[in-house]
Amino acid sequence: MSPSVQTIRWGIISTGGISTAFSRDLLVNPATRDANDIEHRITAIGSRTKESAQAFLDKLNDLPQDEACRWGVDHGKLKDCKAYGSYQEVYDDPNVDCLYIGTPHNFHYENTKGGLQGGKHVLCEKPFTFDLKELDELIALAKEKKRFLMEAVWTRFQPIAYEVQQIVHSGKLGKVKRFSADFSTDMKPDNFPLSHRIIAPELAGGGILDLGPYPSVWTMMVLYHHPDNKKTPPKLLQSRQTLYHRTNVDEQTTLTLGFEALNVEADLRTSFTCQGLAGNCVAVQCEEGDLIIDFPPYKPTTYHVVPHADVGKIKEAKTYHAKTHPGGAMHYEADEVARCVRDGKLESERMPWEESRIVQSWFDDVRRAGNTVLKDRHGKAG
Ligand SMILES: NC(=O)C1=CN([C@@H]2O[C@H](COP(=O)(O)OP(=O)(O)OC[C@H]3O[C@@H](n4cnc5c(N)ncnc54)[C@H](OP(=O)(O)O)[C@@H]3O)[C@@H](O)[C@H]2O)C=CC1
Ligand SMILES: O=C1OC[C@@H](O)[C@H](O)[C@H]1O
Repeated sequence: MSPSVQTIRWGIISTGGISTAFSRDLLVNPATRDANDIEHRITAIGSRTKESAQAFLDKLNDLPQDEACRWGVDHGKLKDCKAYGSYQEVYDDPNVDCLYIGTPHNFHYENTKGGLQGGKHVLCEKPFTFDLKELDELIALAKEKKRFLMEAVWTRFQPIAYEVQQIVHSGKLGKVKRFSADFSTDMKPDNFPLSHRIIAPELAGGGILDLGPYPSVWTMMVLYHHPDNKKTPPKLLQSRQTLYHRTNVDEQTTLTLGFEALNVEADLRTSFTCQGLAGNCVAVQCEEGDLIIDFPPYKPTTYHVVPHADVGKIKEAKTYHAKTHPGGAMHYEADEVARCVRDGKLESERMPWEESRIVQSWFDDVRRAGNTVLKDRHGKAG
């Protein structure tokens, strides 16, 4: 290993679905995506029970030979990994540099706080926190402890995100006129137990917090970062939520944001009972043509540039398949963390705190304007 390679020793907090996906991606050979300056190791797994942590670790050690993530097992990236029956032991482990937090939404604040207080850098799953007050407290703590902190909005780091931004921001489709982004997926929640994190109010369930980060990330990348917008936060013009009949969290949410500098309105939608359109989860409608992204918004691979008839220089519709690399695409955000830590940064320029704050404030405002069971709930900050 060359001395210029940055090694990050990860502690994984919780053993659920996304912790599994993220851990597998840490074990993919970074060279397969030309990330030759990065090494990821997993040195600790924390769970509410030791059995679950050990089972998680055993499963990683047993990854099938034909999967890209097997590389890490065979190359010692899991060597000496500890399985702990608590999260605190991971916060305290001196062999951990950075935590990955994959717990339900309501725990993000306390897990991130615990990690920062233990001197760890933290990558926390979306939505960063339950409300802005929690987030602001965590940002202050990261500054005080001089530790890196980032919301794990993995879509931002995928090659397609840079490609789409480049096309729209280059102006080759003309001015943006209208924008919509949707993450709707029929989860058939009536089959869930009431304790399921998507529908349980006590776990800060509901569509806006779970699915909302994805229409939001495309809005931020395409419109907020548009050169003509000059990073002006949009105004929330309206929002509406409908209730999921069993638990009164939001089943469907729609919101409209006004980007005054662009003279563009953005419509954002989420639903966990209605399937989103396969061929259209993000539509950027411009003067001379549209850029349409296929479902799913969290990891799309295909987009289309469709010119309007007889205007502009682009004459033919074209479909693009974005570059992909072996693994599940969560490794891009992990590489960002490693590079930021190497460079002594506390926040990422690609996923800065201020942008998490802007999106979190939409979620707060939408919740307060709605009528879900979480309407008047506050987070745990203060
Ligand atoms: N980036 C992405 O694409 C995705 C992100 N997510 C995000 O990841 C987070 C977790 O989602 P997901 O992995 O699907 O959730 P899971 O329910 O699969 O896992 C959550 C884990 O959190 C731990 N946990 C701690 N306290 C509780 C509790 N009271 N009830 C349930 N679990 C608890 C458990 O681990 P243990 O028992 O080991 O302590 C559990 O396995 C959420 O923030 C979600 O928004 C989810 C899916 C995709
Ligand atoms: O982040 C996510 O992306 C995929 C969804 O199915 C999941 O509920 C959500 O948490």
